[in-house]
Amino acid sequence: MVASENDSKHTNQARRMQESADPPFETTYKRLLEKVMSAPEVSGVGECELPMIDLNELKMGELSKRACKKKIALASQEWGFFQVINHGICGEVLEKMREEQAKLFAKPFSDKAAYNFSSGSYRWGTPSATCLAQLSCSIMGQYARMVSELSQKLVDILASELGQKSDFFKENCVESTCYLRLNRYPACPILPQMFGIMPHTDSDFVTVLHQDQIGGLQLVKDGTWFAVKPNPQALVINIGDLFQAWSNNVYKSVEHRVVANPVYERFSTAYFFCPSYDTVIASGIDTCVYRSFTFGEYRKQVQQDVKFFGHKIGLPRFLLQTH
Ligand SMILES: O=C(O)CCC(=O)C(=O)O
Ligand SMILES: [Fe+2]
Repeated sequence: MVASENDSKHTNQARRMQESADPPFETTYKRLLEKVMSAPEVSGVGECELPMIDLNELKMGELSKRACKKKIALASQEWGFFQVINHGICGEVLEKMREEQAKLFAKPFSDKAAYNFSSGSYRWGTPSATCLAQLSCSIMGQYARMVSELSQKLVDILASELGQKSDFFKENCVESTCYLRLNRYPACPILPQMFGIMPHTDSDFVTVLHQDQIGGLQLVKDGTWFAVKPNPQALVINIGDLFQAWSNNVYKSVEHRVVANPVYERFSTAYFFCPSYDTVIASGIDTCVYRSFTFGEYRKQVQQDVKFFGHKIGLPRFLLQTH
């Protein structure tokens, strides 16, 4: 009796160990994938290197400091994206975080699915990537605090380059609206060049992304898609919709997407720096492009549009009508 109980315990354990960590992508999406998820243009895109900003320059003399701030502002206008090195988050923290992330995602699918679905702490599939967030994991918390500070610093710089005050963000940015998303893009051998994340813009102020060496992030520059050359030592910063509206279109919230690798899985973490929901997004500039709105209103509109149209409409919804 005892032996057979033990046997079945071991069989169950063995079964669970064999169980895939992957959600049932292939069975759920196969037909859909063949139809819509692979765009012919994605395979032929050229590679680009994002503007590189060395944040050590901010600690140097006045001239270097000013030049560095200008570079940040220019990249935000021309690319909507840049990468930073000497960002103050040491390689060890980044490595440890990635290890934890890999461990979390390596758990069997049924374990991950048992995380509370309704709170959105684990999701898989498209258009949003596989994601685990709000996990009380100390290294993740440590990383989130550091990138939050970094985001604040960059927002301050970008606001002051516009001649605007950024105290606004300090008062309004609350931890609960900012979030860290952990992404895993499984290798996708069924279809080459399949989207891991569909083209989108981020609905926040700024996003701080850390990616591994696999690559797959692509962005639009001057109307053309480019693949971003990965640099695991750097953090990728991109301007979100709220900052574009607040800056009256000076800083660009640029469309980007992720293409899955046919052979290797890829990991990234995205930190979304957001103000509180009641923060009014209004540019201080005279001829405003957008009507003012709260972050809460924006979020609700995005959710509604996704529900009704299947995709986000975003900032165009808030354009002031011109005749
Ligand atoms: O994984 C990436 O490189 C990008 C992720 C992203 O765009 C997002 O999570 O919004
Ligand atoms: Fe994004």
